[in-house]
Amino acid sequence: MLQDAAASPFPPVLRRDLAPGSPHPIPHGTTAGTAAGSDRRAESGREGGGAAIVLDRVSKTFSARGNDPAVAALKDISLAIPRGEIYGVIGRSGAGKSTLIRTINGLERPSSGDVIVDGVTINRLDERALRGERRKIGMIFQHFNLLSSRTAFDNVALPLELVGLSRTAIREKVLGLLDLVGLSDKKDRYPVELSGGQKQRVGIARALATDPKVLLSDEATSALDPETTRSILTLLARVNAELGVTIVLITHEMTVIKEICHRVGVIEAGSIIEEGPVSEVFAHPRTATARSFIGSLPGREVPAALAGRLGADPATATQTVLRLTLTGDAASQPLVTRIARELGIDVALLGGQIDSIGSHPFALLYAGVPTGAWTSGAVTAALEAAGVDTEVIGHVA
Ligand SMILES: Nc1ncnc2c1ncn2[C@@H]1O[C@H](COP(=O)(O)OP(=O)(O)OP(=O)(O)O)[C@@H](O)[C@H]1O
Repeated sequence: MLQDAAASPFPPVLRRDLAPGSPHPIPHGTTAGTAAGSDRRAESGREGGGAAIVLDRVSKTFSARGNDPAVAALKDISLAIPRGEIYGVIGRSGAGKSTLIRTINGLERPSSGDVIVDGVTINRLDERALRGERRKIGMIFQHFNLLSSRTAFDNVALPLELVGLSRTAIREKVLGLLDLVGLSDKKDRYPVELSGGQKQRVGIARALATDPKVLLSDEATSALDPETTRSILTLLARVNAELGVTIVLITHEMTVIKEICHRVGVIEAGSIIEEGPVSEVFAHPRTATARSFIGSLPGREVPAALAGRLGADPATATQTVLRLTLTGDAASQPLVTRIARELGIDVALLGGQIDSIGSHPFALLYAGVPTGAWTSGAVTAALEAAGVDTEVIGHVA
């Protein structure tokens, strides 16, 4: 643990934020507003304003090569990621996630637009200045990218050797980082002797070595089993909460977003099609893509026994089956029974899950309502008035 300030691998500016149990610097659910980068910059008089990262109308087109046509990988993306948040970007394969994250650390230069990290317009720096700025931006990868010829200690030490730190300072810092990630006892092990989760811990320690303000995570848990994924996400949440490091992570797994992100952006064909606090996007997804990602979470799928009964002709069906999403207070109130009583109808509860996203209660229920009551519009009106997100998933005879 980082209790001894002298032994801390982090400089005072980061240690100031080390207050276990202290409230998150940006409360869960805070609305940052989507970009409008120039407005934010004008407001604060400093590029980037209160945001750690601003993407201001960023597009990236890869030019045509041989028979391959040009690819518009990012299209006019504007985003503002507040300091101290964990921001998830979710999208399917080829949607543009890697390109997006690579523009943030300057590995890709946008074709147009600006990328501002901690007040610095990354895409306007020359190579030398960019190398310096990159030290403030750590990155972890799906396949860890460790050097196989170096021990865990030496992998973490590498970025510090590159900046010319003394051997004593390197040792002190690396040991602190290995302690932070729970790998003190593995410091002399080579990557081949470590599990996937342990390798990712080394990757995280290495990414934190230069005291970055921002940590980018490129599918960092995609190669790990669910239990190890959870432990790595817990570590990232700690790095965020205790060190105040802003984290941007890209993933194709909604579980990752649900576990640790404050905000989420859904990317499709190079555009951010939906964006907001995770609890909001979960409660009221606006796009079919967001709905389908949420539907892919374990326990969210239609129960098998129910799925087998769906498909009756709506004209002759007796029950219409609804997927109800209740959040916040609605999730812990007897809303469904109240509506059933008020409308004088029987409601069959056919499956579901009660859960939470951060501190927000969240319930997903499969309910069968009499088809006659559904077609009359009374059920829709009552559910809408109660703020319940409702989707018809089929009919049963
Ligand atoms: N260097 C490049 N040259 C040409 N096209 C590229 C290049 N890098 C990415 N692309 C294209 O840009 C689009 C977005 O790719 P990107 O790797 O950002 O997607 P992704 O969402 O990260 O996908 P995945 O989850 O499969 O990694 C794809 O059509 C891809 O083929």
